[in-house]
Amino acid sequence: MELALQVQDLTVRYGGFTALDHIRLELEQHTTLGLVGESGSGKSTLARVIAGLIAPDEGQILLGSEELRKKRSKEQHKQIQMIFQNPDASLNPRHTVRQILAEALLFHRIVDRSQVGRRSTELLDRVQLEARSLDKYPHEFSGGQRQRIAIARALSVEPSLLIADEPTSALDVSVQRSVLELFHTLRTELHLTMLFISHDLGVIHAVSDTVAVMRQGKLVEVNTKDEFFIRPKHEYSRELLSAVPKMPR
Ligand SMILES: Nc1ncnc2c1ncn2[C@@H]1O[C@H](COP(=O)(O)OP(=O)(O)OP(=O)(O)O)[C@@H](O)[C@H]1O
Repeated sequence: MELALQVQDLTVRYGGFTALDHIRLELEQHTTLGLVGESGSGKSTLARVIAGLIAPDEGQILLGSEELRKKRSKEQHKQIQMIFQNPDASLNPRHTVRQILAEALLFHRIVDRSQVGRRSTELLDRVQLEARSLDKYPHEFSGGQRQRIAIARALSVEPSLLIADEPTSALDVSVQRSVLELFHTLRTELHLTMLFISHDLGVIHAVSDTVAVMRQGKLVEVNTKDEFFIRPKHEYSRELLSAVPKMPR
């Protein structure tokens, strides 16, 4: 199995506070790593450093065999796409869905201008939205639909790594499941490589191949999903699991 991502001794400090403490992590191609941990453990910070939104104080990030430095190329930015808890973070409210997708497709030269319409329709189909959504603005959609548009936008540039940071946490419970099911479908159909962050172990169970547990800026366990849920290695993982009344199957 080839490695899509390697994180080596990654450290981030906010002033005197160490938010990430020498994190080492590997992610195999075409697999999903579920990153779990209590609020404030450093999950979002790790996502942001990998995505290049903040620079690490120490350590290295390798995408495939390429080292990602502080200043990234346009191509490197394209390779790692992020989906946030709030889809509005990546959707320009003054642009229609057509414009949002076209901008990403053309900026990164994914297709010729003549192919933008066709590709945009395909992308909407991938996230189970109708083609007529193309001429609407983000505010005309529900939260779950807006998250689907954000997913379509992230997928449009064909990234080698997708980072989803609590992508269902801000959605109504009834909508969460359908967006999770979409992630599940996309994983299997597109063989995505994903870093999927959630504090919800049920969500992690639904989407992950491997599970990594963070606590106070440190990675305390990395395990296969099955092992993690049956025989967690770390005491803190056992505590997390015992706090969940009943695991969904
Ligand atoms: N810009 C910042 N300046 C100072 N401290 C920060 C900053 N961003 C995050 N922190 C602190 O770093 C720690 C890790 O935050 P982070 O958001 O990465 O955790 P998290 O595990 O994603 O939490 P949550 O699940 O609540 O989003 C927290 O203690 C947080 O208060």
